[in-house]
Amino acid sequence: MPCRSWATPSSLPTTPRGSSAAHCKLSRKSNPQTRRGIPSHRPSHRFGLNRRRFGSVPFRLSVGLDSIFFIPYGEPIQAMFKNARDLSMKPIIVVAMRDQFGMPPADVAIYERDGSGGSAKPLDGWEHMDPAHRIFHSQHRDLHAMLNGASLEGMTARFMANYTARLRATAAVGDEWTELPDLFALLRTDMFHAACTSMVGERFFELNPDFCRDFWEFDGHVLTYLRRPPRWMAPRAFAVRTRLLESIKKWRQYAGRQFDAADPALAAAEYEPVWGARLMRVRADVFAKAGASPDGCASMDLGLLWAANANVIPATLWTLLGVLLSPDLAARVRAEMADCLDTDTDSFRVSALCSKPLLNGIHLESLRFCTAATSARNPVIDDFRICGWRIPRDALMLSISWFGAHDARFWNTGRTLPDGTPEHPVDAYWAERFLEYPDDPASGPVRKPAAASRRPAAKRTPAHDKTAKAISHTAALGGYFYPYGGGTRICPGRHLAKQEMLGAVAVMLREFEIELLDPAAAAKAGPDLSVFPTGALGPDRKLAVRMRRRRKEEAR
Ligand code: HEM
Repeated sequence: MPCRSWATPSSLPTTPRGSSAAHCKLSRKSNPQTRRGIPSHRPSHRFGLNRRRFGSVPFRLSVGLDSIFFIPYGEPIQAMFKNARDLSMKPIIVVAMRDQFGMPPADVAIYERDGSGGSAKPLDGWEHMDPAHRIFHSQHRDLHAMLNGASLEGMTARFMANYTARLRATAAVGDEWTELPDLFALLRTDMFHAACTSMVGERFFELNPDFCRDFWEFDGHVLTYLRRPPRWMAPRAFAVRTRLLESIKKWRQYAGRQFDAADPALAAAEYEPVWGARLMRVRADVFAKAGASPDGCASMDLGLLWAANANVIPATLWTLLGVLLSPDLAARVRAEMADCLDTDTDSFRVSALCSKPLLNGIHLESLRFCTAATSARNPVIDDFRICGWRIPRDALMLSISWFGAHDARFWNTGRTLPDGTPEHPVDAYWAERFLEYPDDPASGPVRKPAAASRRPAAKRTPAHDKTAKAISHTAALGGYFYPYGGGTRICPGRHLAKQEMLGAVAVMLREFEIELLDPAAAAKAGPDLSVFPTGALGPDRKLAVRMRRRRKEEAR
């Protein structure tokens, strides 16, 4: 893929497709009260993004009357993630709930009144808060518990079964080649239905058949909501959000009527078709005890459905595209997939897929390549310091994962070509970037000495891939790679995300033959920077394909 240069997003920051958000209108005004030794960069009306600006030193951005402290990658972001107890995500969650997910003021107040922190032990001075009102802690506890272990296994198994069933039933692709204008649209429909059904149950789409279409229209308006225009200036954006919230309310009312909470078998079930995953029932109970209204509960559920789908589906697109662009990679990926197929059940063992070196590597490279997620925190102590820099209490600290993930000084960029350019620049997708091969000292994600990059590239085979190791641990990449954020507030859905990404790619490649109609144009596709930095970014163009079903014997 060719080298891509920076676009210029019109404002910063926005929200990660997790929970955090910030409504910021960049302005030339600065607030002298917040000048405490942090260098200040005044943004111009459009925010020119380049690495020099996002160097290794924290700096302050003036945003209206407030300031944002930009925390760069490397040591500073690691320090931010380590100091969880002195930092809060409350202000940013309040903004996300209010501005993006349309939560009514009375429900936003439930978040605002909780200063007890996310940990089991309340922060000093908050020991006597009613546990039912500790909304941050309850959510954190339930998400981490129920997106792990047996609950996670169940969620992934349902996703795989739903996704496979949808692809097998789709009328869009038959036995003969069919041209489809947009591969991403296909993933956005089928993955979304499969993942949501596994989370909110089979009845959800029966009640709300247009939810998927509305969801992606809503996703396209995220930056609009965060700019907080009056409703009359963005009628379509607000109308679609209202439709989504009404759909969720309809489902919640239905589930409340249909579900027999007194039935012990149902209460213990990890999944049933009305509420879906137990996580949704547990959350409903927590919200009710905290005093949330039906409208407030709908906003919280919209937040979760958005976090659970808006990143993982674009990230999957890049994994699949990487495979489709390279016949050699496709053959090696299929070799790994073949090892993970359980012939008795005719389904993939997702845990096996997730432990294969090459599959692991392409999942990591997809996240590196496309993710511009923000991690935001506010100090809850007076004298918070990061690498010697002092950040005032309650000030917004913000970091964007893209910059470290695209620092050419850090990442391995492969061989140096005769014209002096790197073979695999950081703004191109390189399936092997994260892989360390024991017989190749030039391999591995981190930049190698110049001599190593002059060695000829080795031709990889499935046998080589078996010996490789995908490197993503903090000791190697710490501070340069944090698509899921970090510390105790790291994305609770990261395991599910990886399983869905690799599971979806495996099922797609098994069920269908897929060919890009214009591989040269597809190779030029890059992340859509017009929505920077809202998380994992989808492609900046449509990717037309032709597809047909694999014959049974080929699928194996
Ligand atoms: C490629 C996929 C994904 C990416 C890149 C991603 C990224 C993130 C990031 C950066 C954060 C903020 C972490 C921080 O501030 O340090 C976050 C939070 C969150 N993510 Fe994900 N995420 C992904 C998939 C998922 C999935 C599948 C779920 C499923 C439920 C999920 C649920 C959440 C939730 C609920 C939060 C908020 C947690 C809190 O408030 O503490 N995410 N995610």
